[in-house]
Amino acid sequence: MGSDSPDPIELDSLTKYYGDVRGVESLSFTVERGESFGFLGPNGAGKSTAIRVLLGLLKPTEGTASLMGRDVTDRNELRDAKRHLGYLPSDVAFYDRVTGADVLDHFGRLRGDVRREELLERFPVPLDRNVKAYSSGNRQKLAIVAAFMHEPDLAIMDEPTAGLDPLVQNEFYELLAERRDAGRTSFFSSHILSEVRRVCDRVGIIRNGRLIELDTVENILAEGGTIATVRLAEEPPAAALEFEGVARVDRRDGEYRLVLAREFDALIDRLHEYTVLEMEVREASIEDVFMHFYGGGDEGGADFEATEGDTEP
Ligand SMILES: Nc1ncnc2c1ncn2[C@@H]1O[C@H](COP(=O)(O)OP(=O)(O)OP(=O)(O)O)[C@@H](O)[C@H]1O
Repeated sequence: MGSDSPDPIELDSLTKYYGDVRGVESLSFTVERGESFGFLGPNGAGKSTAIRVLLGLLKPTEGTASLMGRDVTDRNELRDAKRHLGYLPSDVAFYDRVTGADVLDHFGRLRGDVRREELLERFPVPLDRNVKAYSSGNRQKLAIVAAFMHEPDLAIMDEPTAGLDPLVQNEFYELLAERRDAGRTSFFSSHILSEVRRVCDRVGIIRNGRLIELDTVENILAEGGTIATVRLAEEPPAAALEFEGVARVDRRDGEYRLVLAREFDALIDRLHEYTVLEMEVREASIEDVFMHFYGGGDEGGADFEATEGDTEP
């Protein structure tokens, strides 16, 4: 693509208030072409608000939002942008009195459907049945086919895998991987850390309506350091284990949990003073690292959904 092609998503000082209630505040970031971008944050952080502004469903209080260079507050520009957009909402709702085939015909007429048959094979649904009779998983699969069958340059997804069974989830990750290989852009909100690690190149973390981190998953994990858990015969005060290279010490149930910079020689030296009963050293997991951004907010604690994969080093 030429360097003059506009960024798929650009938010500039975007602010949205619902009356006195803050949705998002001074949100600025750009999603680049070909990126898989994860939009993370605790409940109520403002993710859906930002997504709804991007889709033209809410008007910004201040600032601007654009999709592929088109201003989303301009009706004509928004219509133009939407031809290249696939949207997957978190709560999929269709008009009740139509069949799955009707839904796909409708979107196919609007935007095209080059991948319809192939996607239906991968995400099969009872096409002839009324969508009212669909299970929530089938509704979600139909929404996936509808969102991706025109091979959109940009996909915006609000917690796309919530409610999908593991096999369908895997197929969906495959689809996202294909998009990435083809240089297409994906933007999605998520609470599932294994998914973020597997799928995202870069993440933006928002808390209380503001962006608090924007980096590659790789960099964020690299800065997470090493976690050492030690059980000692003695019980020194936690402060005794605070030395250079230790970012943090927590003491719980007779164990000390230390967040260290990569090197842990200093820890080994220090532990010579004690009797070590047990010790485990591992790379920080994505959960260890991301919880740091979530903790201590005035809107409650962590709400990430942990899966088995998240706890691996
Ligand atoms: N229609 C509305 N009217 C008033 N306040 C709203 C409305 N929609 C959202 N809010 C408020 O805006 C803030 C951001 O909410 P938003 O739904 O964007 O968060 P979120 O990050 O998507 O949360 P979740 O992870 O729970 O979906 C919250 O304080 C919420 O209560």
